[in-house]
Amino acid sequence: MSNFSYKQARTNEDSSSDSDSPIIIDNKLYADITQNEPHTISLTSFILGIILGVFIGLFPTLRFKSINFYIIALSLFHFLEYYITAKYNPGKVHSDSFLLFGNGKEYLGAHTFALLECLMEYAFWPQSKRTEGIRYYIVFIGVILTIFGQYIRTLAMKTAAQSFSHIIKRKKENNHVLVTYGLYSMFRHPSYFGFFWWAIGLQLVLLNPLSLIVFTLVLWKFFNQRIKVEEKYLISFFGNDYINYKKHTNVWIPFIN
Ligand SMILES: C[S@@+](CC[C@H](N)C(=O)[O-])C[C@H]1O[C@@H](n2cnc3c(N)ncnc32)[C@H](O)[C@@H]1O
Repeated sequence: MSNFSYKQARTNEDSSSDSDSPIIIDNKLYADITQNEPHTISLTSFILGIILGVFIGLFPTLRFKSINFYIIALSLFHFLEYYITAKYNPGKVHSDSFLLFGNGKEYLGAHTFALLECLMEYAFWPQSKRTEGIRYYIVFIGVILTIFGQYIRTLAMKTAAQSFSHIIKRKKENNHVLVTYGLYSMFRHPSYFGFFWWAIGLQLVLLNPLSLIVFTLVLWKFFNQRIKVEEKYLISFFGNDYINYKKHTNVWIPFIN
């Protein structure tokens, strides 16, 4: 006979995107199906898979391959946000874990702006998108930053596991532990570090001067503010342990201590 328990109480005031209603059967944690309706999850994954496949398929035919790389990186990123949460943090997985539409209009707007900038410059100033000379090295650095950023982001989510949540926790949960090991011993906010460099890498790949400046400024401001708020709560949860941890680690996003 299976041992079934359903923790219904929502434990944080703004948990609309973090399920926090895990189902435990035989001591194994399962995602809350009411927050992960199978038709939504399968359709979203199917569409992301199609986009990924089409742009991998178009790689040999398109002249300016940076667009392919951009779309492939985007679809992979959004798939991994859900997949890694579902695998390592099933108690918090939610259809919004794809970070697609719940991520705000600004996020979708920023990527649309970047793609439009790239296409306009390609149309009116094609030589600015030719991957020759210095531009070859810029694209190369962009590819490395994107892959590195994605790797760090994914590994951070796996390492923090149940302590990770897409929304900043304002109340401490029983299973929230202070993570100071693995990547977190080298970076204080590795998933933000990964995201920051991933997004900048993508603008370098597109050879987008305008979006590079906009993404850098907007993301820097966003993470600078978010880290301040997040750390205020982390100090209230873990006290001196967090203060000491903070003293010995860096964020590695320029000018954020
Ligand atoms: C989106 S996750 C980001 C985690 C971390 N800032 C990072 O960039 O890897 C936000 C949640 O992680 C939690 N968190 C951040 N750093 C943590 C740590 N070192 N140990 C445990 N929880 C942490 C916060 O309480 C917050 O609810």
